[in-house]
Amino acid sequence: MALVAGIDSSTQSCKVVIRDADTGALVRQGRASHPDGTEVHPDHWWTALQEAVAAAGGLDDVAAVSVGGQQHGMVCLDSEGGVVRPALLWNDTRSAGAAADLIKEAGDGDAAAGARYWAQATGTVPVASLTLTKLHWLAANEPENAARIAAVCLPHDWLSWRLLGYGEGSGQEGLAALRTDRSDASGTGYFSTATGEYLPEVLKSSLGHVPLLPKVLGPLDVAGKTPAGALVAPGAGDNAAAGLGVGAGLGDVVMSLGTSGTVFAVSATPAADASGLVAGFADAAGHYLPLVCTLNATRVFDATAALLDVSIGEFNDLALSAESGAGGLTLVPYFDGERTPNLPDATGSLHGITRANYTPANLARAAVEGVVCSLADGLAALQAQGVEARRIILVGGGAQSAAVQEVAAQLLGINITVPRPGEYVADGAARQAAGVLTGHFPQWALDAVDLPAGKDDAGVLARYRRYASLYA
Ligand SMILES: Nc1ncnc2c1ncn2[C@@H]1O[C@H](COP(=O)(O)OP(=O)(O)O)[C@@H](O)[C@H]1O
Ligand SMILES: O=C(CO)[C@@H](O)[C@H](O)COP(=O)(O)O
Repeated sequence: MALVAGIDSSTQSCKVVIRDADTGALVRQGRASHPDGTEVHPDHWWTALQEAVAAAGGLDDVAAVSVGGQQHGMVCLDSEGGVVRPALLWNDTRSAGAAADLIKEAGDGDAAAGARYWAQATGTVPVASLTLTKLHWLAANEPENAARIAAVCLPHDWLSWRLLGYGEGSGQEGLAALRTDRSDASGTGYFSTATGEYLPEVLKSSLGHVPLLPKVLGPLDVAGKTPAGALVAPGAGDNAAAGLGVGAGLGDVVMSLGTSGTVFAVSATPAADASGLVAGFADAAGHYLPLVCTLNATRVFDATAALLDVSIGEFNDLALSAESGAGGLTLVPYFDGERTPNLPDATGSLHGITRANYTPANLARAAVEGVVCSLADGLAALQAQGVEARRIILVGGGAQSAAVQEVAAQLLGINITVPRPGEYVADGAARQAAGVLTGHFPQWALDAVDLPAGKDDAGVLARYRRYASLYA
């Protein structure tokens, strides 16, 4: 029995699953937390990865390993392979101005023309989340750090590189061994999803020079071997890895509720949405992954549970105890600013308060409804790009909430599949590792519950859209 390991280095934590390469049976698992904040030194991810691996019983008996990671994080390396400065994460909004500047510059002052340029050139209109805008911000605000950058990579690229045995002091030879995959490269802002090529001229004009970039591997290429001899797979961005983990095929839409809320579909054609709502990413199996991402999902639940002084389980019970529509309360969940729609400086808001409806149960329900409504808007944006949603596969930490499941079934109007609670990003990485070992993606069974589509009798989505439109 060959074993493979899948790793999910996500915003809040690192999770490791070790599975049987043939059957997919879960053999061992472990996890460790990441520090909070939108700027994190990559060493913390490496420490957490080692802790999670140790909790999962180590990698000594593992034949192949793959890393899925939070997308877009800016990892800058100097000529010796040392980290230039802590990574700015996907949810750090300080580069919102840089994103707006890049759009205007590309359109010679005309933002709509600039948005069309970026959508065509890369598949995605720049927002603060993209690596490119972070580099542009760095060039303007920390020119000494920008000048020291010899290579730029993403969180999953850097962790794979550490697993290959490289790190600070590896020098040029080490930097040349950096590897990535299409799914994560397509979220940088300096890669064309449609052609599969980097766009060095874009980097040159944003950063001032063109650093070394990781070589982009195909879905089942080998990045190298760990010092202990395990194959290292290309890895993937966490959303693409989740797609692999649930076995999403053409026509499936995945909705993930973690720190970010995402809605994405496996598609045969690349997206190029000049409205900026849909990001035109690639998937990890050779297709495309049009995706909508919000900054506010489960942390809205965490913050509301903290306010109500209840556990997350009690929060869910409260939300389930309230009527659909939360007695008229509507929560627009832009607590951390928002990415989709692009409102980096927005704050959340609560509408429709009366003395009668202002109860903990209604507040919990409004938090769940607000987050699900924001993702329903994401689904509508995908559909506007021609995505046909036959069913929604619900994943991420928040998918374990019965309240989220109930509200999603009511508001989305599409049948929902909820896979058994699990770590689907890490599972997707494990499936890729098994694929690298055997030469093809294995078919692993997925245990799931199907929820029939319900009806939004209380008009929750229409009311949400009225209040959310006040931000326009
Ligand atoms: N039963 C639940 N109900 C609501 N939220 C939950 C539940 N279980 C976990 N979460 C939330 O899910 C988040 C972690 O999910 P995860 O997908 O691992 O996030 P990330 O990938 O962003 O690190 C936390 O914010 C946690 O509070
Ligand atoms: O920025 C995106 C997608 O474009 C996020 O989805 C990140 O990839 C972080 O994911 P989580 O840690 O929330 O799973």
